[in-house]
Amino acid sequence: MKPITESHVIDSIAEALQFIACYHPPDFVAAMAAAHAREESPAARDAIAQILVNSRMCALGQRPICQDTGVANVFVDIGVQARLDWQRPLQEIVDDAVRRAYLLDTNPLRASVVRDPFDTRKNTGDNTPAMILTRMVAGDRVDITVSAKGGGSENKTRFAVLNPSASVADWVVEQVRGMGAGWCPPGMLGIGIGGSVDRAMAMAKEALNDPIDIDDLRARGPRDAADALRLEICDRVNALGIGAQGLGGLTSVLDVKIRHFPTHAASLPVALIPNCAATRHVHFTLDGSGPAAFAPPDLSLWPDITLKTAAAQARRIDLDALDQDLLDSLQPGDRLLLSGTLYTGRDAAHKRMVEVLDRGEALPVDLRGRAIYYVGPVDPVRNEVIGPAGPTTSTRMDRFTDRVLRDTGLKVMIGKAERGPEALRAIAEHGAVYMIAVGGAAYLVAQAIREAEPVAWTDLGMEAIYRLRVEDMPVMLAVDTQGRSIHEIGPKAWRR
Ligand SMILES: O=C(O)C[C@H](O)C(=O)O
Repeated sequence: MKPITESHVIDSIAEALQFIACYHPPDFVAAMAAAHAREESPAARDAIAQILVNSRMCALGQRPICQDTGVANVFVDIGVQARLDWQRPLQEIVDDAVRRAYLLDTNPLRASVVRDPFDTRKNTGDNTPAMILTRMVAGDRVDITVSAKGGGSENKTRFAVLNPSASVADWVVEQVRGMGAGWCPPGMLGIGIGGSVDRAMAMAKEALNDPIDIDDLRARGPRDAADALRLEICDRVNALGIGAQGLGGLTSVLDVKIRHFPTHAASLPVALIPNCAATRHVHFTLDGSGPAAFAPPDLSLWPDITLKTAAAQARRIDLDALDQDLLDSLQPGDRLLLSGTLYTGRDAAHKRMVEVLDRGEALPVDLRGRAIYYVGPVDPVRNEVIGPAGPTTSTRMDRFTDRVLRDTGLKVMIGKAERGPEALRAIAEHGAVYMIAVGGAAYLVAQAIREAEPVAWTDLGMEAIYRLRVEDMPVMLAVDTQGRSIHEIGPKAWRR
């Protein structure tokens, strides 16, 4: 048998990361298409339609599905009899692959990793390091699964050591109820039960790479307790009515995957990791014959969906002529098409804005009467003005919202997912509004951006402040000037 070389590993993982950035797995497309077909909530159906249209556009254009091109998670099973021609630690080998994939000039992916998590949070610039899980297994091959995990869904991870007599299903349903929509439902739930606390988390993460097959399971019936638990959790979570993007609807999860392992008699560790609408993973095997190759999926997999009906129902808003009467007339759930000037700013820019305001200095941009978009885009290629540029989770900006609205006169915020109580209070107090774009429809949203110019704090990389000019950017009014939220109204109406 020929040796498996470092370059086999690097070439394969780099190719895999590029591949999954642009192509949803076929089982995910099929499950999303089925969710679209059965969805009865118009808002959720539109959101799923945007996700599917975006997905097809990315497969055709070979551009990232989501601006959050994720952190590389690499699962490596090494056969104990495999011939390895590796001179360096696996971390270095895999990081070479990540660097190559994320810095590829024809399709750069977004560097999202910061070096030190609690101090300067400086971006590493090449998305390294990867998160690697290694196992020695039987055989003479190396099995690798590569996934790219977005931050919004990773942030909603939950863990508990339950009382051994507690119900896992009750705990999971309660957690999902409190998770909000920042994980971009509909997606998957990965659940690890048992083992040790670290083992439970690893099982939950790995379970997300399993194929979506809950409909097959439902058709054949459960064979064991884990099968029955999957069905129970899936049905009870979908009955919560969260729906796509938290707008209220029939489908919040496409599948629930469970892995379990023996544990201490006193313990019941349970880890829950959601995966978003940008579910991305691929598996391959190295046997010494060369790097892995990946065949693009057949485009007929994607349903034939158009967004024309939703666009025809939308109201056009001129962002350069906002006034209080116009803002006051907007209602939660209104579909809008935005044109005009937008500024971008997300986590790091908000932190810096408040530091500048604390020092009594002027901000580098005048936000009075303006709109801000919470986004960290991918870099453009060819004739693009910007790469995929979908919204980030707005809840992280809640702690800055009152201060920014009060001190800058900002009137419109655009992001994704619900706002918390302090942001809702601030929005009502300042007569502002909050709009949402569809998380996971980043390439589609970017088509509405006609100009993009970095105007401040370029040292923040993708978190810099840009001035954008947009034309007919599709959004929904999520919180009106009275602080009423579609994320409260929608799920309540669809709870069963
Ligand atoms: O970082 C981003 O662009 C989005 C993030 O994954 C999020 O969902 O909040």
